Amino acid sequence: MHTLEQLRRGDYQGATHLKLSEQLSEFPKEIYTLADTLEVLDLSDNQLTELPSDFACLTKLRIFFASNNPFEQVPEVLGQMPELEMIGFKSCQIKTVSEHCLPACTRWLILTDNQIAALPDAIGRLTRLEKLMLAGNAIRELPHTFANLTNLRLLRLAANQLEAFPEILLTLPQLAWLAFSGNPFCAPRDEHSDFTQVAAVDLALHEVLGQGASGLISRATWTHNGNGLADDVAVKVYKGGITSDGYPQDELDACLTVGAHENLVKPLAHIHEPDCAALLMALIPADYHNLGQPPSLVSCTRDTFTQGQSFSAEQADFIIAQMRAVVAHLENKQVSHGDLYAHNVLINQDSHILFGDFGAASKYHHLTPAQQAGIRRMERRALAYFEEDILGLVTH
Ligand SMILES: Nc1ncnc2c1ncn2[C@@H]1O[C@H](COP(=O)(O)OP(=O)(O)OP(=O)(O)O)[C@@H](O)[C@H]1O
Repeated sequence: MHTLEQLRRGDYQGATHLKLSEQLSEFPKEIYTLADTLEVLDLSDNQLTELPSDFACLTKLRIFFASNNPFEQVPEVLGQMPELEMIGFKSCQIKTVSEHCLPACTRWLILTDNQIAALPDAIGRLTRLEKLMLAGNAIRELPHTFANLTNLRLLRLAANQLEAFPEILLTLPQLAWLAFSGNPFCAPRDEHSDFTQVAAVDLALHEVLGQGASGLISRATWTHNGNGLADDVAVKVYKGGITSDGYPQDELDACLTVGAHENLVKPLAHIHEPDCAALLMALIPADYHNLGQPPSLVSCTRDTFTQGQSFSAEQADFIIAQMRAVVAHLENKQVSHGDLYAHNVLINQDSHILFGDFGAASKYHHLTPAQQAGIRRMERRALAYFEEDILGLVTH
């Protein structure tokens, strides 16, 4: 983290990255002293509502983050930025995205958790757009120009106000990761009353095992084990609110709809109480580790892998066969995962995999056969990317 005081003193001359968070309510023009070099500017967690009209003098800027600021519109001046390809306005108060505020080279756009009801037709000009994060808005329909987004690969539309499944998405040739739960056109959440339910008071929570965007996972034992479940279990207690993939309750619904499979963490029971929604799972043994790493700012929608990571051809085939089996299981349950990536896969010494993170999952049993087929095609594209990644790690 940098400070405005040091910026004023000239300490950052020649810097390519700058991150300031000091409750700023006005854009500090001292940033322009870095105009010759600045490529990444992070002004998240301030009190900004606008950018100055000469902001475009930051001609080298590639990445701009402004999350958690009370902006009510995406600043118009961004549309004039020649190099800007990644823009983030998560959890602001944006209502308006104007026709001219998005620069032509935008590749990655984050507008999660705002109040946007409509997107501009001009979004269709963004032919480089690859990743579009729109969960947690009030979007009622997509503009017809979406058909021009031929590079779009990852789209988050969960927790919006869409009245119908946007058929236009079925025409996008690259779209592989889609989340759309939590919209008016979606089927109501299932209560899963036939799946084992337990009471929160019957469990004692112990150490935290991990934290996902949607909830906290702890080890738990029983004060009263009425169902004869394992002594030690993992419990994911879901948060309220919204994640960049959608509502945590939709994740729980999807997990229980999908049920058990040998390449998924085994769901054991759920807690369904007014002030507690939680999933009880089998504990993941300690010898499992992540198969992939999330995309980088450069790779955008493709996973990254640790240096030196490799597999034999047999191991790769086994990994791929397991993932194909899980995808078939998901298709059978009419749930799309929406985030089929190696970074959501755990693997052990025997190359056994566990596929996780249902945050972007969407149920589609209520959609038309053509829509269902289109959604399956998308997930199969993600599977093809996954296979390409794994085969790329094979050493001969
Ligand atoms: N059943 C389990 N047994 C042991 N540890 C677990 C279990 N489930 C989750 N964890 C731990 O909690 C972490 C977070 O899990 P979770 O599935 O919520 O997050 P994620 O889906 O990986 O993250 P995000 O939703 O932010 O992408 C995991 O990386 C793992 O370390």
